[in-house]
Amino acid sequence: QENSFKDHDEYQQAADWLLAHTKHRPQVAIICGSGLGMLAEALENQDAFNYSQIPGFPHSTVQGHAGRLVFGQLRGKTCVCMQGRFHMYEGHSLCKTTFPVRVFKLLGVDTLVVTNAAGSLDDSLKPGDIMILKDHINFPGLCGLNPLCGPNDDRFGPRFPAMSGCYDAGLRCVAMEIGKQLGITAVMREGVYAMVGGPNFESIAEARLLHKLGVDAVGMSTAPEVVVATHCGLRVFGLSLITNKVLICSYEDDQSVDHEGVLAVGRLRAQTLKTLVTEVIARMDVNNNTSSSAHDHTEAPLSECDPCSPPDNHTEVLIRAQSDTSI
Ligand SMILES: O=P(O)(O)O[C@@H]1C[C@H](O)[C@@H](CO)O1
Ligand code: HPA
Repeated sequence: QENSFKDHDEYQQAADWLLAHTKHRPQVAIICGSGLGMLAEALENQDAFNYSQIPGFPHSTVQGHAGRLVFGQLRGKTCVCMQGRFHMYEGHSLCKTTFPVRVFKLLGVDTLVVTNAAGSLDDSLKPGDIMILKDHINFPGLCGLNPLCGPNDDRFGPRFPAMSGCYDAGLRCVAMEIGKQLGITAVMREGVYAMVGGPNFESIAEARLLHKLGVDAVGMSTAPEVVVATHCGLRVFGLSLITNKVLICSYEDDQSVDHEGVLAVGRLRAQTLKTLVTEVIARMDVNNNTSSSAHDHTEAPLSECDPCSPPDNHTEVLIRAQSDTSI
């Protein structure tokens, strides 16, 4: 893995370039997982840039990751959406895979929404289900492959940041409430995501190990982005689309997973995910982005989550119209 620590100027250059090329001043950033780039379609008044245009941005090399940064409005919030993320297995250093997160911080973003495709290790999570991240296990990080390795930049955050509570409890609660209102609780629950390095899918023995460790879903991304976001004081909301079951049973089973199948489940669940993410963002309390100083993210008490306003008619129509809850 190349060793390329970034200095503050490189993040600032990218942020300055973007601020000079769009009038949008985003409060919320969204990272789209494999096959989930359609989340950007919900943005209105879009300004879009190819990653190759933006100073310092790496290139997307994975199918299902378009490589575009899209700015726009979503239900009263200004958002910036990564249609395509960077993975460690593409050969990028972890500083590069997480480069956009610090750029978002410098743009004045307050909250990061991370999404991914993941394989399930728990029988109760089926392909097509949605898992709200309540925690993660950062396997590469446990072995020292951590984007925060190297000199610490105190302007972003402390040398030893806490990761307990890195998935905001208030937003998790809001998402589950919205799930209830949308009638999708049968396909939605909270769980623990584990990041492995990839790019191969898990061997049966690895799958058994992850299962024994209590991992609910496994993927090849997200944790480094969340570590960097938490380090610099961004509030985080994360969700996994379960795209396949990870085989933990028998060596005789001849089922296997492939990336095309992962992308196909994303297409099937596109509308549900768009609606869920839109409703969560619509309900977010974000700063008004008049400065890039850190927002005080005191957790919303759970009682504040209960009186959710019902989804608007538009949402209800979308949910009734879709037939994808059967996968
Ligand atoms: O970017 P995400 O984490 O959604 O992508 C997952 C993990 C691999 O990159 C790919 C495997 O199909 O999907
Ligand atoms: N394993 C790792 N990453 C994944 C999987 C999986 O089964 N499915 C989608 N991303």
